[in-house]
Amino acid sequence: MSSKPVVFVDSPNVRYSDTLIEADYEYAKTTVTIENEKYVCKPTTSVLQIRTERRVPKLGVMLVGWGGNNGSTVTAAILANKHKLSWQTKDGLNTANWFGSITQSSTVRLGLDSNGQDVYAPMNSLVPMVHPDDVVVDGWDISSMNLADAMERAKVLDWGLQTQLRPLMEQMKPRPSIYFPEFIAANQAERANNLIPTGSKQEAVDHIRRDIRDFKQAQGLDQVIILWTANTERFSEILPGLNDTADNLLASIQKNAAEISPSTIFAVASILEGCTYINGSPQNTFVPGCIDLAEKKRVFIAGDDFKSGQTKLKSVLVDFLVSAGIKPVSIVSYNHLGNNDGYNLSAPQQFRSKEISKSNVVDDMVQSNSILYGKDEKPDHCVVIKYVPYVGDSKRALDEYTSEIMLGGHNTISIHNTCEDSLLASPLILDLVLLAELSTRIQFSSSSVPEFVQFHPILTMLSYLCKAPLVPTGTPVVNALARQRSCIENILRACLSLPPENSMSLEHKLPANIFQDAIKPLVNKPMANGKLVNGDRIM
Ligand SMILES: NC(=O)c1ccc[n+]([C@@H]2O[C@H](COP(=O)([O-])OP(=O)(O)OC[C@H]3O[C@@H](n4cnc5c(N)ncnc54)[C@H](O)[C@@H]3O)[C@@H](O)[C@H]2O)c1
Ligand SMILES: O=P([O-])([O-])O[C@@H]1[C@@H](O)[C@H](O)[C@@H](O)[C@H](O)[C@@H]1O
Repeated sequence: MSSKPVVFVDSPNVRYSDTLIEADYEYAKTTVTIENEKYVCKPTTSVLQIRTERRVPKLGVMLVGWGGNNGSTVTAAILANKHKLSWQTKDGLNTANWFGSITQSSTVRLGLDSNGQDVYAPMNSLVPMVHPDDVVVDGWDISSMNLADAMERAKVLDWGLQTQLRPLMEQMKPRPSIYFPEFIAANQAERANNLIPTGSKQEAVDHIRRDIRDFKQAQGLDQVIILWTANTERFSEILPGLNDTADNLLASIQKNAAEISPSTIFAVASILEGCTYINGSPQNTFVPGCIDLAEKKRVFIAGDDFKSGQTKLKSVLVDFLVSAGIKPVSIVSYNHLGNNDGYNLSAPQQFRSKEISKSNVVDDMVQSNSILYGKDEKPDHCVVIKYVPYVGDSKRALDEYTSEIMLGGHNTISIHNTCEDSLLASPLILDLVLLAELSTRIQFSSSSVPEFVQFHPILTMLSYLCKAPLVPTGTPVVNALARQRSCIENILRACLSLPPENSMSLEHKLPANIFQDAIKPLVNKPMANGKLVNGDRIM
């Protein structure tokens, strides 16, 4: 366990015990109705009790596609950081780090110091989180290659690092997996030499469930999270009676229905084992029956498709342009890459899955501004991905954003973006796992719901890490990156009864004595079980 400083909140609204952090929290929202050309706003405040378990579990993660570029790279990253490895390169000495991980390498503004200056703390210092060094990794792959050889095959990491990691990784061997050729590109057949014994889809579910139990028992784990970082599958058809409900999906698996994909098999097995399942690829693993099963079993699911590079930037740029009153009218996103992901995506059906997830990311931002866009009006949006073997994992992305500006003007932004795709995705895998685990330790109650409840099984807090966020039916999809990050940050703050970040900084805009009555904690408004208790402090 590291000895880094942690955040402590000195307030009657936060209570620390050996096992819990208990926070009394005022959640403010505004309900809006549009009446006769008026936006009628009704602000309300709900008093919630939020409790966070302080003890972090011994956590295991099982990666589907463990032997891939992302799987081998995130495993290497965990080991390189755990062993504090350094290696020489032509540019000097490199030391392991978690750059690109918001939990490990980003900070949260807490407030002001006595000089009125902003104070920031590491995101992972607000509430207890599992330390990356302590995460135990296992997984499956249709390729039998051990993790050291897989790391070498991936050609992502410097050789000086790989040589140090090889002894730590060569004994790691992916468990045999499920392979239904019709769901991924035919060109993947050449690496499919590590398959569970052919049998029914029900036997596949049972086999995966045994693997999960075996890993958990063998490693003495408290919790296991399963994450798909295997190849992109084609979309599954959604058919009434096949996969539209949990019962129909389970029955279809028992009938060995052809349209049930490997990824949905893994998701069903995970849910039946009570394990959080995260989808890092764009296919529709979470068919309605799978979502229904997760909701009925109260098991967390999240996805889809890591938001790592070109799309992550898009969810910032379009947000900036639209919120600045500038109208993007044409967005063209081209990229080429030469890794196995790109090889798989060179097949039309697999590319189509990715094209969908990369294209829908602007919808919420466009729909937020009816001044710029008429009903159903959208910018032209084109996504191109090409496979060029020589460049390997070093994805080259070229984007062009053309926008209308005032009085018939135009603004065109062109961007060239090169990166090792797996070095962008691997920190996201860590964050998805750590934030999903944290979500299992947070509960909420109120005067109207006195028994504590967890988040909805669909973990929309993880949207920041996904290109196509999975959300509960009827709830809005948020893609704007700033809003997504603010969601994570403010939920962490709420666990400590800290108000949401509002960026108003009125302290720097108004005379200091105007805040005089707020210098003391709100002792006259402590809350317990959703009730305001006048006068007495809550101990
Ligand atoms: N920046 C990124 O790398 C990024 C961003 C977003 C999404 N993704 C998605 O993440 C996934 C992995 O990316 P990658 O670069 O590691 O790809 P990769 O091809 O290197 O790794 C995928 C691995 O999955 C294995 N596999 C395929 N089908 C399997 C199955 N049924 N069971 C178990 N293993 C199986 C393959 O053998 C391979 O080792 C892809 O779907 C990709 O689209 C990657
Ligand atoms: O995250 P992002 O950079 O927008 O999207 C990426 C694509 O550009 C890339 O072609 C694909 O191979 C990766 O899986 C990833 O999806």
